[in-house]
Amino acid sequence: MRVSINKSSVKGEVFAPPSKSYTHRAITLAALSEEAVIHRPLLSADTLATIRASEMFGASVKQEEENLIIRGFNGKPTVPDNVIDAANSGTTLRLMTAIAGLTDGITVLTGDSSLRTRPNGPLLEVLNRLGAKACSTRGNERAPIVVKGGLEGKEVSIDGSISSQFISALLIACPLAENNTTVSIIGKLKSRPYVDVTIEMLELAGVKIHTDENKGMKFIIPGKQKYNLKEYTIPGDFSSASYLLAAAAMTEGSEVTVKNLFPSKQGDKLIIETLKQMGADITWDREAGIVTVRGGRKLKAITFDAGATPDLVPTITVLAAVAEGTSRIENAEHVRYKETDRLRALAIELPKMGVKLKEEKDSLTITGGQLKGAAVHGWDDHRIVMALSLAGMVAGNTTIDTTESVSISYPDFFKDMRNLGAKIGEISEE
Ligand SMILES: O=C(O)C1=C[C@@H](OP(=O)(O)O)[C@@H](O)[C@H](O)C1
Ligand SMILES: C=C(OP(=O)(O)O)C(=O)O
Repeated sequence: MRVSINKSSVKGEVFAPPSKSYTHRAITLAALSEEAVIHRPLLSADTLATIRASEMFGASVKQEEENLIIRGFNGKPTVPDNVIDAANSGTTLRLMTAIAGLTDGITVLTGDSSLRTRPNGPLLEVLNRLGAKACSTRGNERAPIVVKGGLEGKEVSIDGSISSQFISALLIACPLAENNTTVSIIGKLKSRPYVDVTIEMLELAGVKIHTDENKGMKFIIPGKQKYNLKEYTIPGDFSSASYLLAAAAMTEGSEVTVKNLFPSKQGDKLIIETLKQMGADITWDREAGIVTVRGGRKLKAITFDAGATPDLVPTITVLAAVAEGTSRIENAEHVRYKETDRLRALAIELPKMGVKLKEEKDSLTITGGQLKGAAVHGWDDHRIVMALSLAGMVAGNTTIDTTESVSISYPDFFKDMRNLGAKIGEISEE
């Protein structure tokens, strides 16, 4: 689907959609438990992939109004009777690959053409060292992946620089192994807040993980544990909210109030501090969970370390494109391992709108200026599409293709933006 976007301002109130990361974990942990109710889950293409995978391991998932009722397989996944298709979702693929290590048989996992380009080497290697057998059918660390169960606990180390999802996956599967497991992180751990979200959810499910005092780079996971998640309400998603907040900050005459944004372990709450740092008029009432942004202020350039918050990079890059001065987004190599190589996608699309941008291995340098309308490509990547939409609202006269990809994390993105007054039309394709 292609959309046309004209110069817009945005005004009004909107609820932040439920968190994708918390929804994936709540479904997975409920599936590993006996029975749990999840209130207000995100139902998007990615979380539906996690529901389908959980069902294939033996869970039953029922939707009742705004809730999911999940009858789990109580720590013992059955051997799936078909290939697990994680579709476009890295989180689903990585979490389910580790859970496949707990079955008595063989599981095959795959995904769409984007997911089949994403690396899984460190996770496969560690699963093998832990007693399971895990390999890529093409021998290139990419899906399709085949896993033979047999996960036992042991001391292992893993590279943390590619994806935190490998560590989250081990933290979720290893408590069900026979023996204790120790996972030490080698090098830097990127996207650390997502591991903290995993540990928070594990605690709620009654599962114990000990983190060493020294920089939290070693996790001790007692074996033979039991999952006991009962009930959980999904909080609002700061990554999805970043587009709403940035849209208001970038456009004159805007005033947007985003609800359901309470303090959270989500690293992407950093969008609020970053907008403040850039000079936006933004307030956060933490108790009420309400963030208000008024547009119209000239934004200033920043230096942004993307190590902990890769999903904010498209939003911050577009903010930098309208800010005064030259911004740098650093420590961002892992942003290349997402649905697309997002540094590359931004470096190709934004110059079409007149943005001066330099791409290096792990950084982007962006000089802010006047945006001009253009026909840009969304790369079938939800975050690229949503970020380019904001640029379109400033530039006007812009079209974006592959916009159906917003269904991955924020299915109501265009609806919410239109309700706030954004001038977004659909272009029918021949
Ligand atoms: O665990 C999670 O929920 C996620 C972890 C991050 O990935 P990496 O750890 O691969 O950076 C993030 O980019 C992704 O959108 C969601
Ligand atoms: C990278 C993302 O998700 P995943 O890794 O689950 O595909 C994302 O939502 O931007």
